[in-house]
Amino acid sequence: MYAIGVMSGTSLDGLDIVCIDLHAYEQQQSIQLIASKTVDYDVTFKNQLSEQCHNNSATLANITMMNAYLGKFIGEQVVQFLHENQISPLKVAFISSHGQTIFHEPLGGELEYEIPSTLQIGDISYISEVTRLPIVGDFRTGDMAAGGQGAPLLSYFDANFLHAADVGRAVQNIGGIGNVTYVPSDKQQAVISFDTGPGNVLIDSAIQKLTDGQKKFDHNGEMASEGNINYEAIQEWMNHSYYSMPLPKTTGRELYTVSYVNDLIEQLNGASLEDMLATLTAYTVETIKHSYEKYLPLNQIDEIYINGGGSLNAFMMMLLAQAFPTKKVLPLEVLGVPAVWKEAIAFALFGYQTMLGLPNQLPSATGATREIVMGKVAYCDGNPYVRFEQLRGEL
Ligand SMILES: Nc1ncnc2c1ncn2[C@@H]1O[C@H](COP(=O)(O)OP(=O)(O)OP(=O)(O)O)[C@@H](O)[C@H]1O
Ligand SMILES: CC(=O)N[C@H]1[C@@H]2OC[C@@H](O2)[C@@H](O)[C@@H]1O[C@H](C)C(=O)O
Repeated sequence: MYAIGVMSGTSLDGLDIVCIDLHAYEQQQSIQLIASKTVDYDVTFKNQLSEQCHNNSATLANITMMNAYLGKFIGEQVVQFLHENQISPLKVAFISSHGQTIFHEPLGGELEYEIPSTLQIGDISYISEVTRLPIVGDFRTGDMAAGGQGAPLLSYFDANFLHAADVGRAVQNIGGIGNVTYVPSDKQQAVISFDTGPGNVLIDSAIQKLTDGQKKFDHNGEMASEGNINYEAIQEWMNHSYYSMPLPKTTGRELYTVSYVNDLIEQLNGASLEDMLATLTAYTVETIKHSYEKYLPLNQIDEIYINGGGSLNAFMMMLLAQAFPTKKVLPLEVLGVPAVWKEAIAFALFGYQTMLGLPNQLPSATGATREIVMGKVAYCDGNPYVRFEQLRGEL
């Protein structure tokens, strides 16, 4: 019996698809990755998705159509993935899909209807219609409805799979946005998790703008490593209100917009592309350092594990090691967790909990008032729970 996990993150680079063995998970609580794949978005598709993430370019019609289209696209990609890996759909218990976050407002506004809300598109009925399989999706809204910020959800995965009895660990994701989970060695202590600020979003936006789209990201941090860092500018940028907000807190592209990046670039007027990238990379690392010093018991953290695309940026990894000279700063891979697939695997497991009716979020991390079962289920061809139990019975 297999589960498929599908993730499309804030960097909008593509769709991660994994297949995990639920048999191994049920029997030994171990995660066995059967197959994995990233489907890169082409430029047009990425731009269409990106347009829906910004107030000045999104339209009601396009959000609605992209919601349906992304669902259909995800379905088609999963069908192809199963075919390529010779995985029979009959053995797939469900597909669990995060969708694409296009708007995330964890605090709400002043008017009565402006309550905390979040929207992930990629409609699960379309995925079900294409794959003819049960789909679990729409996780974040459940946590938000229960008073949480709908993120960071990976804190639940980190707390359960990355705990160590003898050392305190911080798990730092550097995707589009950055987030951390502090996993104390003492299980009685609360897990703390929040978004630290930008991940690769500033670097990506800057390099795309300054190279007219020729480069999508700073491969291995090579360009930044040749530049000089403007520490004065970074100190000024650290006055941004997000860095002093109380926990719980989460953020997104709503804060780190293209116009915010343009403004930073303008402030570095006259600097070379290398200098700009070096400064934006160092700024990103500074937000992480500041976050740990302000919100985490730093003296109880022995090891810092980095995952997400940022772990492949050698320059950023070097700056992180310098920022925490007394800690071990390592890519998550060393713990045997395939860092690139972590999010898709986690959503596959969240879907499993949903199917069983078990809680799958961590209130201490998201700020929810209670443990809840996140996720909604769509299945166009019958009763998803009966099908699930039948497959489990065949184990
Ligand atoms: N070899 C590399 N060198 C430098 N940076 C890289 C490399 N590979 C990926 N990246 C960066 O990582 C980003 C993608 O990271 P990732 O896939 O973890 O983000 P995501 O899952 O979309 O975001 P989030 O976790 O915020 O939802 C790319 O946009 C790029 O900036
Ligand atoms: C609203 C939303 O999609 N948030 C993402 C984003 O990307 C990183 C960071 O901001 C994190 O809070 C979250 O994703 C990860 C998977 C999480 O919920 O743990």
